[in-house]
Amino acid sequence: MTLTRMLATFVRSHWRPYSAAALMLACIAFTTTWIPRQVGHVVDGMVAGTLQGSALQQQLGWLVLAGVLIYLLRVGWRLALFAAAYQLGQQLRTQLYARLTLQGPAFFQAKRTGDLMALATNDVDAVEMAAGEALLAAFDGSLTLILVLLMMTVGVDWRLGLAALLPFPFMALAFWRISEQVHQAWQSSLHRFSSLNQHVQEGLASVRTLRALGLVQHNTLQFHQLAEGAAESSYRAQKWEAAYEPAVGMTLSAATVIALGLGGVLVARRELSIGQLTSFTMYLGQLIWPMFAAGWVLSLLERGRAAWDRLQPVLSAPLTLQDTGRLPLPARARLSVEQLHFSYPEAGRKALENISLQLPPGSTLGVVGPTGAGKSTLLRLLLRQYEPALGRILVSGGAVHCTLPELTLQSLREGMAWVPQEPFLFSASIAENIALARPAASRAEIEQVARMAAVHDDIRLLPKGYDTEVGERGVTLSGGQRQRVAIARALLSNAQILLLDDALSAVDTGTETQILQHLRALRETRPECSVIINSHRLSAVMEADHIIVLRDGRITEQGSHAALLAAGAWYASQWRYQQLEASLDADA
Ligand SMILES: Nc1ncnc2c1ncn2[C@@H]1O[C@H](COP(=O)(O)OP(=O)(O)OP(=O)(O)O)[C@@H](O)[C@H]1O
Repeated sequence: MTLTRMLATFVRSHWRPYSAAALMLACIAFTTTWIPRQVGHVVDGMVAGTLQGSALQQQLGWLVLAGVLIYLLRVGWRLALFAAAYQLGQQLRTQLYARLTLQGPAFFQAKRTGDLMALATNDVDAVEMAAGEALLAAFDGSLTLILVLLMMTVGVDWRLGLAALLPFPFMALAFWRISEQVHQAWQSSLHRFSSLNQHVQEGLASVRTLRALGLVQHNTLQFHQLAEGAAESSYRAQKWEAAYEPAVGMTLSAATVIALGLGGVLVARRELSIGQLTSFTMYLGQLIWPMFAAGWVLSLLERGRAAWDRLQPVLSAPLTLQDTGRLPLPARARLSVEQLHFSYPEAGRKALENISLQLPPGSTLGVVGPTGAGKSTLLRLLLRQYEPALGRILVSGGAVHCTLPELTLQSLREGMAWVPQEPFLFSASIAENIALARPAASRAEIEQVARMAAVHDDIRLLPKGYDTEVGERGVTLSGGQRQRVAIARALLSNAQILLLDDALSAVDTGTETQILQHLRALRETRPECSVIINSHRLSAVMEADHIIVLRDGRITEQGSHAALLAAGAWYASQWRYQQLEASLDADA
């Protein structure tokens, strides 16, 4: 969709402020053209001596009144258009944010966070300015006034009008040329501001790493270079705009010189009155404001167009995850994975190959394997963060027997609680962070799940206990504490499938044992609850009903702990190695 079409749609749905603005504009145009004509009559009347005393005062009074009216109309006109423009900006920002939240990880893989942040701020702001002030206010307004005023000059005397129009084609050419350059400059400026945003976002997130690597100065220098580039592009746009204003001045000066020269001849020949010549030059003079405005608009409009060109592909990008399913996740659901194959977009090799497995309700599945084997990828597919290229995931329970995409995303998200290796904590209290899974939960319920996740004692030692603020501004928790808070959050949810994605990697083996005991106890109170545990540490999965070993995206071994030890393959050797390591740690 082009910027113009998008604006037309917006104007149609917000016709009230635009109608008010159009009405005010018509009044401004009428009054603006009436004044010079009236001044001409007054001058002719005074020269001829026919307009004196109270009649003259009355005429001058009307002129003052018209001036005040124009002032008030201009204020009202701008306010009406600004109000509509802000609405458009707000609408676009919300639309963009809502669209982004519907996209899956495959979309974000191709987009940088800083770039998306720039789109939601800088670029939407540029479209808002173009739409509100530029396109509809100043552009329509100034173009209308320019046309009306030019017609009025021709109306006073056609010979004079046509002669004064001579310099205008040069002006139009300059306008055209400048608009192209301004567009390119804004395009580059918006792009460079995005890179700047990305740099700030990454730099602030990694400031400790940068310090540790001694790269802070280098990073600041890179920022300076990016900032310089962005400023240079904006300055280039301003330079071209600066070239426009003198062009307006020169055009109008040339038109006035022609008008006065030819007008003088016509007055001398008595073919034109002094009043008419006064009206004519006033019309020319009045052109200066709308013509300057057209220049400012040009820049805002080109900036808006450049921003829209960047926003449009993101707004219209197809959703990488379709929520077309209609079925709810059945109670006591069984998951069956059948011959699943998957490769990440743009990745050369397969991340998963020919995976088949079962997760009966109430069971625990352990997934182990070397780093990069595909353990997290398997969970991502179960969560429908990505769609498999081949194979399917079936869900059955009660009367429901369907594939994963046939479930509503809402019921899938509610039915599965995922704890990643590096969970995200929001800027809120610990209690609020845990309660995100079930906002109506009582403090006693929050504390109960915190105990199950073996984090209750840690929380109690914090300055304000459960009310301690964490996240960006608050207390920094250790990696293991964050993982346990996230496990507590998952346990509080009513999810029937828990997915622990290396979620115990940062806790010591003693705490791990405690949490696993609590998870086993949970199965007594919630027998339908199934758990998948991804782990490098085999001690985390040894009690699982079934264990699969993934290597290079394939299942190479599977069975119970005892069966896998007896098989004497990768699992058995890994177990011996980890046991030896644990005993050495204990000795130390
Ligand atoms: N978003 C992604 N885009 C492209 N490739 C990816 C992506 N995520 C993972 N991979 C690749 O897919 C393969 C499997 O990764 P995955 O994260 O599932 O392994 P893992 O067994 O969980 O590893 P680890 O134990 O180190 O967490 C790896 O080769 C990895 O590089």
